[in-house]
Amino acid sequence: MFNIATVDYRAPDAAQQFVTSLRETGFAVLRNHSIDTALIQDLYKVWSGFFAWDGKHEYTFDPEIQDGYFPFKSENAKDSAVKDLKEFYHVYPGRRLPPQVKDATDRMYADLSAMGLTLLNWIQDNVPEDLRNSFKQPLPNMMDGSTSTLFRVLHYPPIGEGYEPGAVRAAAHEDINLITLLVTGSEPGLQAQDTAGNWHDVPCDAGMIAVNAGDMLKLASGGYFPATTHRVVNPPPEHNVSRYSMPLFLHPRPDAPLSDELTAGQYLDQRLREIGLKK
Ligand SMILES: O=C(O)CCC(=O)C(=O)O
Ligand SMILES: [Fe+2]
Repeated sequence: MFNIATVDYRAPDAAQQFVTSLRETGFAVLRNHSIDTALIQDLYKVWSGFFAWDGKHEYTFDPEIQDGYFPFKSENAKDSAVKDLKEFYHVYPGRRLPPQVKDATDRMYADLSAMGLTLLNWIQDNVPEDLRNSFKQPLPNMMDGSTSTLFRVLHYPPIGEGYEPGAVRAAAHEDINLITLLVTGSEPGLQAQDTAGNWHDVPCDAGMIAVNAGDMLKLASGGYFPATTHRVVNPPPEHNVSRYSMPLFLHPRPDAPLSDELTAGQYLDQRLREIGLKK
């Protein structure tokens, strides 16, 4: 059975429910959480303005640092030949941000990062003891002093004329990082794949936060947590509208040890090459 739990963040057993769902499906959805819903609305507003603005091209990404604006069709999933139907902006601490989005975005970065740290503590405290002892470092400590956490603001435009056959908003992929906190999309479309290959809609009521485990958590936990494959499907023709979403990818310090062989930094480099974002 593949059941992505929707967990009340303030319930007494929230941590256990969350960790069970993450273990069984790679996903869990949180409601009644600590992120201000007015701030979420504000972010959608300022960022939809950004993507509609010609000045966005002045913020085109720096290939070394990977911050800034990635125009439509920059990224493909690891094994996908066609580019995804999305444009997005990568936010890192202390790096470029357009003035009209800066205050709200900085606040969201801080609030989501703090919530992410709480969730890593939940995971750390609710796994079997032998697994906990096998972590090369406690999961929350891997984040100490990290400036690698990435906040991505995504815009999926309406599907246009003559797009490449097979192209989708986001092709099936796994996330690279420890865990992802996704402020649910402005429209449905996110789906997760079970081990039999079936796709399931991820609950996406407005204001909820979907969390999923990435490859780094899978590696650090020796496969206890799956890095579940997910995708974003195209809208039905009768509802062909823009979709926005805002994932925060929690990344450890580059020197944090994930396994005996690999640090977080080494692992990330390897993966960015595979998705065409790094040469
Ligand atoms: O837009 C979404 O709902 C998911 C985006 C996603 O999976 C990603 O950017 O890694
Ligand atoms: Fe993803």
